[in-house]
Amino acid sequence: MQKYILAIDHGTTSTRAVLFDKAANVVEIAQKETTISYPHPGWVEQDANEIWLACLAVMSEVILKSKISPEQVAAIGISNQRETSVLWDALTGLPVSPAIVWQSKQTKSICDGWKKKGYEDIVKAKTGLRIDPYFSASKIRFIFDQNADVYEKAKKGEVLFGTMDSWIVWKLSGSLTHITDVSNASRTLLFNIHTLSWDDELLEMFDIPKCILPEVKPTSYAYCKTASYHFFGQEVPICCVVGDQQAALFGQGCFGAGGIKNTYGTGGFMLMNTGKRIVESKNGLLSTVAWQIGDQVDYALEGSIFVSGSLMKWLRDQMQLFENTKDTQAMAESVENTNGVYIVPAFVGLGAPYWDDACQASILGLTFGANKNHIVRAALESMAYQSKDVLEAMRQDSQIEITSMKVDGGACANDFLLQFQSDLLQMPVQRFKTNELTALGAAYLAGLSCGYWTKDELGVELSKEFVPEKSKEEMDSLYSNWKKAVKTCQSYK
Ligand SMILES: Nc1ncnc2c1ncn2[C@@H]1O[C@H](COP(=O)(O)OP(=O)(O)O)[C@@H](O)[C@H]1O
Ligand SMILES: O=P(O)(O)OC[C@H](O)CO
Repeated sequence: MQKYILAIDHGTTSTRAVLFDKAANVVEIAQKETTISYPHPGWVEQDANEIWLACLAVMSEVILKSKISPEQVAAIGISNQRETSVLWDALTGLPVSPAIVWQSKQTKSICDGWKKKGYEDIVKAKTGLRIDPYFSASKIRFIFDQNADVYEKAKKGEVLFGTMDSWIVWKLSGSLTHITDVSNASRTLLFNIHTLSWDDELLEMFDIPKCILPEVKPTSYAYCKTASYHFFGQEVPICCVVGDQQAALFGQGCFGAGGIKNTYGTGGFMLMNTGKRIVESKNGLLSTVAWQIGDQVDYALEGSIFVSGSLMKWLRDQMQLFENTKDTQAMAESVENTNGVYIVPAFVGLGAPYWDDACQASILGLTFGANKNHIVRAALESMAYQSKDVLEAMRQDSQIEITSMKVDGGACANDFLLQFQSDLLQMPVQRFKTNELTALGAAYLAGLSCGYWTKDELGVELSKEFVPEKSKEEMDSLYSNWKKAVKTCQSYK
């Protein structure tokens, strides 16, 4: 009987189920967008129940469309948007509030308070992160501050916390298994990346009860089985849980120190594998856990960009500049340049390398000559400029020469973006045959755990290389205007 690995790739914008065969071909895929709410300026929320139902829906669709029998699924691997936090009632399984999304700035004042108390150095030393609303800790604190009853219940272990991986596994397992993996735990601001355990001192500082936290396991690991009623009567082993950016790093084959990838999804994320070494950034990057396989832990340096593809979603849904995001390539290519327009997409402040949570998004350089094609082009270019900002920091922190960039994520379908990125970085930008690298990473990590694949069987093929076509001088001049645009936005507060 031919066996398959099923990956659930739960991203911020959409959830996909992808069925892979032994040759790592995508046999079937199903996708569902998730609602994102913006109830107040800077707030970003989702409904954890909707996310769970989306997982069930895409899993079922893939099994039905592929016509395989459920028992042919050797294992499930789960990758997920990181940091997004939910608390739920342990008895009823109902979320106690909306899930607070990683992009949300609603916990800024809590973070400001922690900074004032002088917590920053200790947090950085233990977690590799910084005090910022991006990470889970202040989101948990926010929910407690809003609801004293939830906090009281949490202290008695009657409320559980999870990032989306924990939530999905808890639901899939029939409310039996409350776990996370090291890559997800390392994004909470509560996890010590040196000892690989929840940190009691941090928990005390943030006043978060330990009993709400999931058990932390390796990334590639036989966690539990699905409750049979969720999977066509079958108990399927869940053999990987991994943060989506770390999954993409693995899926791209960046197994050794120095391997680097760039993903353009809802946000933009450049990660470099630093092997067993935790590299401390001096240039606004994060140190994080890449994955744990058996006893071996790999770390990574990360540049997190808060808004990348979600700028295109905003232009589509709120500004209604186009109906289909696919059209943006032709729109951008229909004009020679942006006509002097720059967009700084600081909708939720700026992440790496600026970490400016008060900065607001702006469109600069408008004249009557500017039309919607210029705006769309400026939006795509902003995704590339932000990646260059991060790459420069990565170069300095890693002291590694970076000569090409492998890319993935939803916006990678856009040839204009990748050509512009190659021109800007003055290096080849390489796209893969499949764009499902995040799902593939989760599948590979699950397949390793259940013996479906061995490490030397893992690989992925490139399909297209974009090489620089514009001169360094021309691109440097555009980039220096971008830097001016960022400075202008940062000074407007
Ligand atoms: N052709 C395209 N050009 C530019 N952006 C795109 C294109 N297709 C999708 N996107 C953007 O990519 C994002 C989706 O990428 P994806 O990797 O699926 O995100 P996530 O994992 O966060 O759900 C959306 O924000 C969307 O606007
Ligand atoms: O939804 P994505 O793919 O942009 O990923 C979100 C990140 O995991 C947030 O840290």
